[in-house]
Amino acid sequence: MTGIAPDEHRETLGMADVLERYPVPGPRSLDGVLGFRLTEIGEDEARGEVEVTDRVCQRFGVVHGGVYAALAEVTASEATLAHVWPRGDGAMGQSNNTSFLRPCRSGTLHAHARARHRGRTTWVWDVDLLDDDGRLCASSRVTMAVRPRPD
Ligand SMILES: CC(C)(COP(=O)(O)OP(=O)(O)OC[C@H]1O[C@@H](n2cnc3c(N)ncnc32)[C@H](O)[C@@H]1OP(=O)(O)O)[C@@H](O)C(=O)NCCC(=O)NCCSC(=O)c1ccc(O)cc1
Repeated sequence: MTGIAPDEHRETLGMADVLERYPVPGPRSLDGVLGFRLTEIGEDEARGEVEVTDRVCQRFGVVHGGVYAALAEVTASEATLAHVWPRGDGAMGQSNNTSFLRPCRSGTLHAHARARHRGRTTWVWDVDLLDDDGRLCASSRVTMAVRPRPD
């Protein structure tokens, strides 16, 4: 790829840094374009956030439904990866069921992911999407497939 600074390939938006070089540099990925940041990856909890700007809203000025799903997806995915990668596994989202409960129009949208099941081949996360007042705007159930990484 041309015209990309080398360190751009390693900008990980707060995700665990596992590769020397990424096919899609963080800032150019969907997560980077939308402005997602991961702020905490713990044992069985993780947090992410995004500032609510026009970029993440639909035309009526509320956060687009796809943004809730995408923020939940990256938070659960990266939290799983951070734990399974060192043992030789990879993780891919298998399902993402997101309910939109209350519109969010401004401030920061916060994702709080809690692991409900950490199995050998599947991990299941519940992700709360909260506004700055702690109100639940959306709720996601994300299932991750955990498999050995191909060589
Ligand atoms: C669907 C709902 C109206 C159902 O509400 P209910 O489950 O019956 O709960 P309530 O009646 O207690 O309302 C909860 C809150 O919803 C909001 N609400 C409820 N009714 C309304 C109405 N009629 N208008 C506006 N906002 C409402 C409001 O913020 C309520 O909170 P309070 O004011 O504190 O009462 C509500 O859950 C909701 O507004 N959810 C969020 C919907 C949302 O943000 N969807 C994602 C964006 S839409 C989208 O992605 C898109 C649209 C168009 C495009 O071109 C592209 C993308």
